[in-house]
Amino acid sequence: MKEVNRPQIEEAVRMILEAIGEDPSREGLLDTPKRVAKMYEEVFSGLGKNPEEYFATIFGEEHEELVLVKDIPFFSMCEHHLVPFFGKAHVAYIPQNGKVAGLSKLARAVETVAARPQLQERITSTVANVMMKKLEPHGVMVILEAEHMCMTMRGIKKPGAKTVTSAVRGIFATDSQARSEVLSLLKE
Ligand SMILES: Nc1nc2c(ncn2[C@@H]2O[C@H](COP(=O)(O)OP(=O)(O)OP(=O)(O)O)[C@@H](O)[C@H]2O)c(=O)[nH]1
Ligand SMILES: [Zn+2]
Repeated sequence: MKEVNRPQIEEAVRMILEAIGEDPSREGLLDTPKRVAKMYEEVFSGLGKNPEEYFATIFGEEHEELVLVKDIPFFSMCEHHLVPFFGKAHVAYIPQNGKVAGLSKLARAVETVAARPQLQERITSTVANVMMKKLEPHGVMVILEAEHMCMTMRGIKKPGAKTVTSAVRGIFATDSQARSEVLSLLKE
């Protein structure tokens, strides 16, 4: 894992506080730079981590039918404004040649890829690509639905607007019935 330079973040936060006209030495703000540095370390902890590593352990299970882990909560930071976007991820795949991953690894991949300055589209396609590469399945389908704070608390100010992104690979790209199976399970 990449080390975060906490003192540098602390200094930057002090500068931002000053720049907005605050007094970084007032009691309520004294520990704020430290807290923010610690928080950034946590929310950006996916930087330098390779999500491919979650698919190193593979169960030799001959299941060539759908596997879907749905409603995986995720949190990320939009790379344009460094404010959160968050929602749910749904990850589906159809294994091939006994390459079945631990279910938690699908959620871990989402979590790790989300834990860096991101775009929703990039999280979606990265998770799909990593699974295609490591599991060589019949196909992968990843769907993310999220609310972006940069569209909610500032700018266009549209709370409740949801962004849905999908990445469709392999059989899901060519077989509309395979896609429909996932979509109907997501409605339940
Ligand atoms: N495609 C994509 N855009 C995003 C994501 N997160 C935030 N954005 C958008 O990034 C864009 C940045 O636009 P800019 O015009 O450079 O910045 P801005 O002036 O702050 O834009 P406004 O948000 O429209 O006020 C905005 O339209 C955001 O809604 C994301 O995950 N994917
Ligand atoms: Zn943004």
